Amino acid sequence: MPDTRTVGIVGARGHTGAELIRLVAAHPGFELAFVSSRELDGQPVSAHVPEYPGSLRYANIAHEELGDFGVDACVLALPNGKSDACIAGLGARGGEPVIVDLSADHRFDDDWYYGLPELTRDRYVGQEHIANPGCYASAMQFAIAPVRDLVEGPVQCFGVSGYSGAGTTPSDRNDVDKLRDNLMPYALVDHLHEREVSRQSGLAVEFMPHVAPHFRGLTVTANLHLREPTTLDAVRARYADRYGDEPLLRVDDNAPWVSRIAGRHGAEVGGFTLSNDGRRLVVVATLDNLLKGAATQAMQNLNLALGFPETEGIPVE
Ligand SMILES: NC(=O)C1=CN([C@@H]2O[C@H](COP(=O)(O)OP(=O)(O)OC[C@H]3O[C@@H](n4cnc5c(N)ncnc54)[C@H](OP(=O)(O)O)[C@@H]3O)[C@@H](O)[C@H]2O)C=CC1
Ligand SMILES: CC(=O)N[C@@H](CCC(=O)OP(=O)(O)O)C(=O)O
Repeated sequence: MPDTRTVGIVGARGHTGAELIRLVAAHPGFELAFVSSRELDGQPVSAHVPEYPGSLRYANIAHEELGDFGVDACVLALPNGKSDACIAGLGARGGEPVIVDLSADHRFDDDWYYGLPELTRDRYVGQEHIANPGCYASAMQFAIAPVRDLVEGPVQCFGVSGYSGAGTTPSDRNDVDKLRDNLMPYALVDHLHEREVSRQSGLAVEFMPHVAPHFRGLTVTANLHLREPTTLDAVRARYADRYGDEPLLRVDDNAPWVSRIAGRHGAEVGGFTLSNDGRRLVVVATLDNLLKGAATQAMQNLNLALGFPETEGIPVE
């Protein structure tokens, strides 16, 4: 096991930031070095994240001062468009920390490793800059990957997320009054995760997201047209082969339910349904957007980059 490594979190007030604090604090080989937030500057972390046992306080740290901490790794949990100033700051004193960016800023950047561990870990060759995938994008890729080579034509994905997916900046998509008894469609073409999955899978993906009144957890139903007829047994065998040894992925014949995934670290894939002609397959994938869709995935990526076993510090059920 490597020595203790120091980790900082930028954007620690947010939904994903809070999950990261819990995970980093509980990791046997990580020490939380700083947690930045403008709004919570000076407040004890334990007042907002009761599971955190230490005395660290949030700090409003200017991006250009991030390098002063000399951390081994830093997770950026900021809105899109903010990462470059942080990256410059982290490198300002000559340090080269591992950077895991939760935003979409570098998911299309070939100089960054795209860290969806179950599907891309064989491409990890020591990169220090890691783009964490989008939450829906992770679920869509888990649904598609085992049959990717059988798919013909565009893939349609219907997605429903809890409103924590929309972050803490007020909008219709996290307004509990507007969401009550409601299902809110948005970004029905050209969602960023549509482009992300299309790029990663090499398939045309048509994604239709919705936000629902629950807080956390998302579900994606993928409609896959196949080149040739197949059977349910063949489909089941592919998913079992691909994910059977993955501690954070569970395959089940029954369609997974979003209500059962909230607060859990893995993803579930199942509900395999085939048309009578054997050429249209429907697959459902669920995950907690704040965990496997963000913070848990970031922990897997940190473990990989810092030399720990990939699921170290992650409660695997
Ligand atoms: N929520 C989710 O399900 C998922 C989110 N992501 C991505 O992770 C990132 C964080 O998401 P989430 O935690 O939901 O977001 P939140 O809105 O909950 O939190 C955003 C954080 O960024 C800080 N922040 C906001 N604006 C700025 C700014 N202009 N400059 C510096 N800091 C700022 C806020 O703290 P303060 O204002 O106190 O400084 C806060 O800590 C985003 O890029 C998001 O797209 C990825 C996967 C899933
Ligand atoms: C419900 C909701 O609004 N969800 C967000 C997904 C959050 C996320 O993963 O977005 P990034 O790609 O920016 O990291 C959305 O659709 O934009």
